[in-house]
Amino acid sequence: MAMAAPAVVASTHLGTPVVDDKTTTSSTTNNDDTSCTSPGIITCPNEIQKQIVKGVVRAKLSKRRHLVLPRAISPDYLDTLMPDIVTNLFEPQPVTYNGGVANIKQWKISCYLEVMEGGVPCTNPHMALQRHCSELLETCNMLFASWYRQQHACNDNRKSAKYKMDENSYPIVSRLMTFITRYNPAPEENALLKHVDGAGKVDGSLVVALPIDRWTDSYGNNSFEGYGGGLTFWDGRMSGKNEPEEILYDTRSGDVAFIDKAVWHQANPITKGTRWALVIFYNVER
Ligand SMILES: O=C(O)CCC(=O)C(=O)O
Ligand SMILES: [Fe+2]
Repeated sequence: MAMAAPAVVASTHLGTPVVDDKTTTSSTTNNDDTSCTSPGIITCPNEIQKQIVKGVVRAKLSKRRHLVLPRAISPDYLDTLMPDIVTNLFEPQPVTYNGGVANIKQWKISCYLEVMEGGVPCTNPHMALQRHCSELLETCNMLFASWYRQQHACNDNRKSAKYKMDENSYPIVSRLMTFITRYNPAPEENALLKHVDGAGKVDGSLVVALPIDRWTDSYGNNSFEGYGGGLTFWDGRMSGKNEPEEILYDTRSGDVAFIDKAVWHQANPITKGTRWALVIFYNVER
C-alpha cells in the first residue's frame, strides 16, 4: 500500500532574503555564516542563496523556468551518505506507470523513499532509506522553497499564481514523491528520456546529482565520465524552429536542478558505469 509521507515545512531558510523582481537591491538579515568555515549539507548557505537569486534573475531574462546550481549540496556530505545507500539500503522497486514513464512501461531502477497516497506508482516506501536521507530531504525543502519563491516572485494577480506562505514568507512546500535512481547502460535503464514530471499535482521538482559509486567497485569501473549522463532541458525562449532552447548540463555530485511545473527535461543516457540521482516532486500549497 502506498503511504503518504508529507514533509515538514522548513521554517528557517537560507540566510539572505530574495531580491524582489522589481527591485535591484537586496538586504541581508543574516550575515552570520559568510565565512563558511564549517561546511554542512550546504557548504555555504549565504552564497547558495545569492546564486539562487542571480540564477533566477538570469533564467527569467531567458524565459527559463529551471535552474541548475553547481555544488549547492556539499559533495563531501553526500560522500558520507552514499556508502550505506549503495551497499545496504538501495533496493530497486519495479513499478508500472500508467502509459509508461518516458515510454518505459516497467520502471525498474528507482527506490522510493516517499510516495503519494493512491498515486502512481503504488509501492511501499523504503523507510530505512528515507530515515537515512531525512536531513538531506529537509535541506532540499529549504532550497526548493527559496528557489520557488524567487522564481515566482512577481506581480501576477491570477489566483493560480498565489501560494500560501509560512511565517517567513516562504511558500509552504511538501514532498509528494521522493526516490533515488541508479542508471546503468542496459536498455531502458540508461536514461529517462524527454518527459515532464508527475501528473498535474506536481508544482515543481528538485534533482540532486549523487556521487559516483566508489564503494561497490572502483571509481574507474563505475564512472560514466565521458560516457553520457547529465540533464537536458527544453525551456526558455523559442529558437529558430519555434521550439524552446535545448540546454545541456553535465551534472556532477552535489549539483541541484530546480524544475518548474511541466518543464520538459531528460536524464541523458549513459553507456558506461552507473549514475545516481535523488529526485523529489513537490506540491506548493495554494
Ligand atoms: O535522473 C535524473 O537526473 C533526473 C531524473 C528525472 O528527471 C526524473 O526522475 O523525473
Ligand atoms: Fe523528471
